[in-house]
Formats: sequence, C-alpha cells, structure tokens
Amino acid sequence: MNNYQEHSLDILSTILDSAYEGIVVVNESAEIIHFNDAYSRFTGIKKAEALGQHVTKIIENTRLHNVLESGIPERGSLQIINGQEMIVHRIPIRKDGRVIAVIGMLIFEGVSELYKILEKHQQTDRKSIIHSNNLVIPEEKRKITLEKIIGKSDKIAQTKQLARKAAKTLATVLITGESGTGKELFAQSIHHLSPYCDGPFISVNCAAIPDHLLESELFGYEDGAFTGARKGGKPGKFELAHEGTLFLDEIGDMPLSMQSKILRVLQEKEGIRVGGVKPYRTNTRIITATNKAIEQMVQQGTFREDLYYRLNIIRLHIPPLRERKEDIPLLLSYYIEEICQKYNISTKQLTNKALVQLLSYEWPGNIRELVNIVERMISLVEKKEISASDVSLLFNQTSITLQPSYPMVEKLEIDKQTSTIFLELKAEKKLEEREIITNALKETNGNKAKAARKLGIHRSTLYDKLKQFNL
Ligand SMILES: Nc1ncnc2c1ncn2[C@@H]1O[C@H](COP(=O)(O)OP(=O)(O)OP(=O)(O)O)[C@@H](O)[C@H]1O
Repeated sequence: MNNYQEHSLDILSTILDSAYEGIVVVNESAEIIHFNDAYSRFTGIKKAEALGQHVTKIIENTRLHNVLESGIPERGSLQIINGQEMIVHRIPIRKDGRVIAVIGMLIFEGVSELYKILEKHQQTDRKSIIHSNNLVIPEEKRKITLEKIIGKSDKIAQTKQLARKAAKTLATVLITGESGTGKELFAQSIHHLSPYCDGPFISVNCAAIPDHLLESELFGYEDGAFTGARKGGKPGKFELAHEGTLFLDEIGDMPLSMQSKILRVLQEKEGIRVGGVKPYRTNTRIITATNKAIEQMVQQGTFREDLYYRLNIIRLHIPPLRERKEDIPLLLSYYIEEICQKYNISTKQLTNKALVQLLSYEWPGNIRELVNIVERMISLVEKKEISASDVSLLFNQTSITLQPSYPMVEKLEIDKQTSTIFLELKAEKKLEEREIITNALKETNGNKAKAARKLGIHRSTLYDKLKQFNL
C-alpha cells in the first residue's frame, strides 16, 4: 500500500469514528472490518473484540450477512438491539458487479426524517410489528378514531366536531395544516367514522412518488404496459380503495398533468389502468391533505381551480401546536406513558420546570416533533424524573432554542396539575403583554395608531387588547 492509500484509509477511519450513527462494515466473508466508536458505545462491545469476527457473533439480530448474499439494500428496517427497536440501513457495496462488502448503519436520531421512516414502516407492515410484550397489535387498537386524537383546546375540539360531521357525509374533505399536525390521523378518523368504514383506507403520499410513476400507482397498469411492468399488471390505488377511502396526502405536490386525471375520476367515477382500454368503476371517498398554501397555488396556476373546488367541499384546518399550547401537557403525558410502555420501563415524570420549558417552545414540527422529543427524552434520561436541565441538554444537542423566563414552581405530576400551571403561564403572559402595550402608548403619547404601528399589530387588534386589559 502506498502513502496516499494509507493516508486515505486513515481519513476514512476518522470519518467513520466521528459519525454520530453507529457504522459497521463487513467484508465478503461477513467478517467485521470497521466498527466505529458510536457502535461500540451503544453495544458496549470493544472495537478490538469486534474486528475480524463473523458479524453474527457480535451483532444481535443482524442481517448484514443476508444482504451480502442477496445484494439487496435494506433501508429503514427495524432491528432489536439491546432490547431497543432501532432503525437500521444495510447497504451492499459492489465492485465489478460483485458484492464485496456491506455497510450497516444504526440510527440513533435524525428526528423527523427517521421518524417518518418508522411511521412508514409501521403503516406498510403493521401486521409484523410486535409490541415489547410480544403481542401483535389487535385490529381495534389500530383503528384510529377521533377519541385517539389528543387535545382539549377549543381549537382542536372544534376541528374534531367538524371532522365528525364530515365523516357522516360522502363529500370530499381537504385537510390543511402544517407538517406533523395530525392531518393523516384526522383522515383515518373520518374514514373509521364514515359509511365506508368497512372498506379499506388507502393512503398515498403524492410527494413521495416520482411523477412518472404516479399514474400507474394511482390508476394501476396492464400486463406489458411498460418495461419492467409486473406480469399480470397491477391494480391502482383507486381500484384498491373501492368502497373505501383514498387519502391523497401532499396533494399540492401533484403535477398538473395528473391533476386533470384525478378530476376525471372524481367526475366520472371511472378510472383506466396505464396501457388499458376498459375503464373500471371506482366508488371511493376522497380525502386530500396539504401543508401548502393551496389557494395561492390556484391563483398562481400551479393547482387546477376546478379540481380545488371539487376537493374542497369540506375544509378541515388543523391548527399548529403553538396555537393550542394547552394541548401540550396532555400530549406529553400521553406519549411519555406510551413510549415508556413500549420500552417496558416504568413511567417517567417531567418536573414542573421541565414542563414549563417545553410549554415555552414553539414546536415548528408540531406533534411529530413532540413525539420525537419525548422518545429521545425517554431513551436518554435514565432517572425517573426528567428535569429542566435534561430538556435543555436535549434541545442544545439538536440546536433548537428554548425560550427562557417563565415562572417556576416545584415538581408536579403533569396529568393532574398542568391546567393550573397553564393558567399561571397565561396570566404571566398577559401581564407582560399589558406592560408592553402600556409602554407603547406612553412612548407615542397615547396615539393609538402610532402605538399599533410600533407594536406591529393592526389597529383593531390594539383596540381589542385595550378593552381586554381595561386600559
Ligand atoms: N392530536 C394528536 N394526538 C395524538 N397524536 C397525534 C395527534 N396529532 C398528531 N399525532 C401524531 O403525530 C404524528 C404526525 O401526525 P400525522 O402524520 O397525522 O401528521 P401530518 O399532518 O399528516 O404530517 P405531514 O404533513 O408531515 O404528513 C403521528 O405520529 C401522529 O400519531
């Protein structure tokens, strides 16, 4: 080996060791040739012990040797290591057409993207998901209804009420809201409460399918429709969702050419497979969702107006979590319990200070982000109680900024006393707001128009606030 090659190998080892993910590489004989520091820390196995060993001797439930044989990459799989469900990627490395090594990556975090993989995995392969107590999740438990949507705020209560009404009709429903607010959860609830509840619920993420495959995914294809087409053809989602619900997620990402095809099915209740001539009937309830400003897209001509009107018969907007902060304690409490159960550990509690910190955060990733944070708190904090410094540490690691300065009270059990603390927070916020408004009025010598401009709010909002604060 020359100097240059040796130097490159050194660099490679350093890179592997500084990676946050656990990385292991096996050679053609399934012997471990790289075992990075992160993997070693997580498994507690020393690098020297692992190197040169057959991978099955070192890593629990590994499939790297299988991937070596099959040459088929496995991404986003679940693997139980040290009693925990971990997300792993297994990627074969080829040279001259031969698999010469396989890289295994163990993902500890990666927040939303990885959680999405996990969710996708759970949705497509729910039957094979085993609970920590080794029971397959029963059918009724998997059925999502509005009762499973957590939240007691007025905003969420109103949204649930509208969803309940929508479920009774067969009208199309357009669900809008930021990412992670629960649009899919609402879509599933509507399905389970609707006249189509005995039929299938088929979900398609329009943004995840490449444009050229979207038509065959949605409408199916006939035998020999294109190179690589499956023998005997394949039914599309409209056929599969017959007498059920088709949920088209991220509809704002659908190309214009497909939009006209969707419009046709909605109007004619018939679809045609790619390469086919005979139309099939499809009696399907359509629910769509988007986190894009769809009205703006209509104005800009990137979303068909006629389709928009067809889809927007009932509109359900899911408010972001920051607009319904009173739901945060309930969600935290629910997910702490659920995740502790999943890991088979006794329930942990948040100290009051920790809860206050979490309440002051804006949650841009909404409930999906909250679930991630809870999962990370549970896995990283070993004590029974999660403190404010644990929360700060966790947020610092993810470069998320918490807002400080809320009144602190001693420890509390979140499900019992959160409403009180929330009221305290509200009162504190109001006092702050009142003071800011009084100062603005002082500085502008009582000129309300100027004060509103200074505060960056509309004049009518200022009048409302003045009334509210008796100013
Ligand atoms: N009100 C809620 N109660 C309990 N869990 C919720 C609630 N809302 C959302 N979740 C959970 O948050 C995660 C994200 O929800 P969901 O996938 O429905 O969001 P979404 O708005 O469809 O996201 P995206 O726009 O990114 O597709 C899921 O794990 C879901 O179970």
